[in-house]
Amino acid sequence: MTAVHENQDAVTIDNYIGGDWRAPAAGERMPSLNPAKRGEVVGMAAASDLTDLDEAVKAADAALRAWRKLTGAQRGALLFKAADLLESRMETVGRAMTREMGKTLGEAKGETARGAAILRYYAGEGMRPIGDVIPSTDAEALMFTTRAPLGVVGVISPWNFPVAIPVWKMAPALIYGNTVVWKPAVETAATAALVMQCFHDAGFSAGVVNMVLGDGAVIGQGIAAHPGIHAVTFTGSNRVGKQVGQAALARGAKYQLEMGGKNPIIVAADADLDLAVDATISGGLRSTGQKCTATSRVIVLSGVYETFREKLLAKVKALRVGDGLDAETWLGPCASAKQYETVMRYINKGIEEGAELLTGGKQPDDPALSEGYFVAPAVFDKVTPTMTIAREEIFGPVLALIEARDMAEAIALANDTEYGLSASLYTRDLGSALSFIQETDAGLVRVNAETAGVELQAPFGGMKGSSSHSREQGQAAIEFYTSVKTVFMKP
Ligand SMILES: NC(=O)C1=CN([C@@H]2O[C@H](COP(=O)(O)OP(=O)(O)OC[C@H]3O[C@@H](n4cnc5c(N)ncnc54)[C@H](O)[C@@H]3O)[C@@H](O)[C@H]2O)C=CC1
Ligand SMILES: O=C(O)CCC(=O)C(=O)O
Repeated sequence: MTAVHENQDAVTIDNYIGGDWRAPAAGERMPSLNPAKRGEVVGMAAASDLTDLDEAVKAADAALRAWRKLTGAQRGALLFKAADLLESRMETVGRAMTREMGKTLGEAKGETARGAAILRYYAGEGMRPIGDVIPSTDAEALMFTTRAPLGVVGVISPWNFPVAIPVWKMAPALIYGNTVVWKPAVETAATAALVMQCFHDAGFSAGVVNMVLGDGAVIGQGIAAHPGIHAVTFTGSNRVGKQVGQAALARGAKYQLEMGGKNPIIVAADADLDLAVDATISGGLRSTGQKCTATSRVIVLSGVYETFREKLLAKVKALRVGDGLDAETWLGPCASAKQYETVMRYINKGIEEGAELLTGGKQPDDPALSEGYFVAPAVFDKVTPTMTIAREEIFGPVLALIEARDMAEAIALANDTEYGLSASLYTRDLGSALSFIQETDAGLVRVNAETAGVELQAPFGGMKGSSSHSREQGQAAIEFYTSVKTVFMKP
């Protein structure tokens, strides 16, 4: 059994295969580090190889028959138990998450509670209809649809929502009768082990859920290419997502990709500017901007541009940056050295290309923060649509202000991106709201609400380069995790 105790030295985080915690076959380990305290090792995670992955796939395959034969209610009962356990361990899970990837403890605990709610939602799915009766042209026949599980589902998840994302993939996979091999991001391996422990303690049979830790290029790619894995669900970067999709397609496996965003908020001339400022800050800077739904481009109509900019600046400058475990902190560090370097590279690129950095964009002055990957939240002015910071996903605390002459230009600017995940508009005008809803190329369209924050019972996914055009969460999940069977029966 793996435990994560924050007062101990780095914990050892093993794989979970066939109902047991197992050290990786080759004995290799990789560290999960605290981004708020450079050098603090939270855990030493299994650096697995393909032998470990094969074991997990075998275990998942062996468990499949008995698992799919259970009723939805029986599978649901186990998900309800896992939900209760996760909820009761919210403090421990939240603290591990904050220590591993930096988001504030409040956000981390909130995400853990969301994980429990997602488990309960899908537990209930076990009792809901899975098919339709369709009138046949043959008077003697009964024609209906039912659904079959896909088999073994590979789950590849990132570090930015280390509980919610894997749970919203594993819970529907399980309730519809699939078994799971999960590869979490190593950056949040200790958090992942705590989630896995909830499944173990809930009493899932050996092999129904498995976790294999390791390098993405080895275990992630191994899942995408493994002939024993029938479907792969991925959240992460566009570069890796495309590789995963291609590997799955090449062997005829089903796949689902949820990738980046370059999400705009439009602030109309008639908007409530205070609410729009709050939404820009919350959507753009919570979790240090490390959400695929984070607000990145702030498109403001000319009439209110200066007023909005000054209100935004005043509030951004007042945000408190610090260790997410500190109750006073509003904004934690970037999740890793790699994220920090990426964010700083984009900030420098913005300056080089002629945008004006109004605030932030560097390590905060507080010497107490010199040991972490902290970046004071950055606001750029005079950003043009062709600049790199207006085009590429940054995944950090960086807001780019872009001025638009009118709503038509604002919507055109909002759509001028290869991504299409989330888009928001602040306005009091019904006509502007309706045009925006109709003309915006985004999977999530938000009026007088921030770009981030999705509800577990609603479909989630993007248009254009943001996804594989499928949707996760809510009732939409059944489309990925099952295959439809059309049944025609005659006496
Ligand atoms: N859509 C989202 O929510 C996320 C987007 N990103 C974006 O990606 C950028 C890079 O972040 P990373 O953590 O490096 O993302 P990533 O795409 O490398 O990692 C996501 C998951 O894929 C795995 N992975 C890595 N290489 C793989 C491969 N060759 N085959 C299969 N799986 C592989 C990772 O181990 C992790 O579990 C971020 O700056 C951000 O722009 C990152 C995390 C989440
Ligand atoms: O905005 C949210 O709550 C979800 C964001 C998300 O799915 C992501 O960043 O990958």
